[in-house]
Amino acid sequence: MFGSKDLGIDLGTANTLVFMKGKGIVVREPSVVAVQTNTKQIVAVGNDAKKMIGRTPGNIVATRPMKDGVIADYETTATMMKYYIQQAGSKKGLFSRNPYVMVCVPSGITAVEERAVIDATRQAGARDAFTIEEPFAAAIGAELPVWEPTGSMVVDIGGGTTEVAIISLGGIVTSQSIRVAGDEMDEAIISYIRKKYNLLIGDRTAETIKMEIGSAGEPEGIEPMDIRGRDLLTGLPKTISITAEEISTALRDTVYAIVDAVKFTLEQTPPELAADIMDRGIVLTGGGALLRNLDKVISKETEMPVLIAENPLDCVAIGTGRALEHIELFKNKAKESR
Ligand SMILES: Nc1ncnc2c1ncn2[C@@H]1O[C@H](COP(=O)(O)OP(=O)(O)OP(=O)(O)O)[C@@H](O)[C@H]1O
Repeated sequence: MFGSKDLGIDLGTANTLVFMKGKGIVVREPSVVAVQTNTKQIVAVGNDAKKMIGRTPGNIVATRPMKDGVIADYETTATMMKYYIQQAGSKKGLFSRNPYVMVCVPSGITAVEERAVIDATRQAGARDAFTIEEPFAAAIGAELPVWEPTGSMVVDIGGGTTEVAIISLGGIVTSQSIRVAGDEMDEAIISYIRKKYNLLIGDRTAETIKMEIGSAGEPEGIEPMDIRGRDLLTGLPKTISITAEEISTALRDTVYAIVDAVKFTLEQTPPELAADIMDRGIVLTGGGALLRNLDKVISKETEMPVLIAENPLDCVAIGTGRALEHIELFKNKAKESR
């Protein structure tokens, strides 16, 4: 039934990745679409659209159709997925038939939100669509022994959501999904700089600051960074220098919201599985796992070993694609939601 052109899609708040069976990741683009407001025509998708954020004239808007891990704008999400499915098809030779598509969803998703993902995927051209919970996909992608009778713990920190899960024997034993992740870190930086310096910076600048000098806990040996924004008092552009210590202070609440979710999940974990996790360690995936020192802070607060997966940004997409090999486990769920 399932063929080599079937796809796994990590439909993320920040990035969309498409995995093709046997080929690996064939599309990796930001989840951004630029639309002409009067005609509703798509002007750009992905990287080209991301460059336009905060730089569009009045008649074009560059938006992210996903928010907090779920679909915020249905039509635009379907259009974006269609574009990426076609892109995957054209890169690897046109599909001889429409592909079956497995899409990841946050574990805390409502039935209505999940239904929207399945419908949008079908509308985007899938022959049929199936869903997999994001932390489970992340654990498969991080090569954790998810099918074995042993406990694995994964913390997937994306753009919109942080998913924490304990997995054993092919199922999620306990999990928590919080709508606090990379985007919230960017917002915390914007808010800190506005309050302290009366300087307004854009989303992309905030994300760059986070990646370049952002740190959980005490940063060491990181040079200050010059940043540009608009002075709220004079209305004019202004450059200031900001230190890593200041950004660490700005990120503190977000970091500790993630730490609390990890601690809460550990408290719900049956003792045998907790012992397995103690041996193997907690595995971090998602782009947020790359925040400097986050692994160290989680390890210190939980007194558990913490590891960052090899390619944290790719784990969910790889796991979503690999799950196609176990499609019989996901098939019924998709049928139920029809
Ligand atoms: N080096 C880095 N340091 C800190 N954050 C980073 C780094 N690289 C990427 N990120 C952040 O990771 C997030 C994107 O991660 P990812 O692609 O895993 O999320 P997503 O799958 O799109 O989101 P979600 O899983 O919430 O739907 C963004 O917020 C981005 O700013």
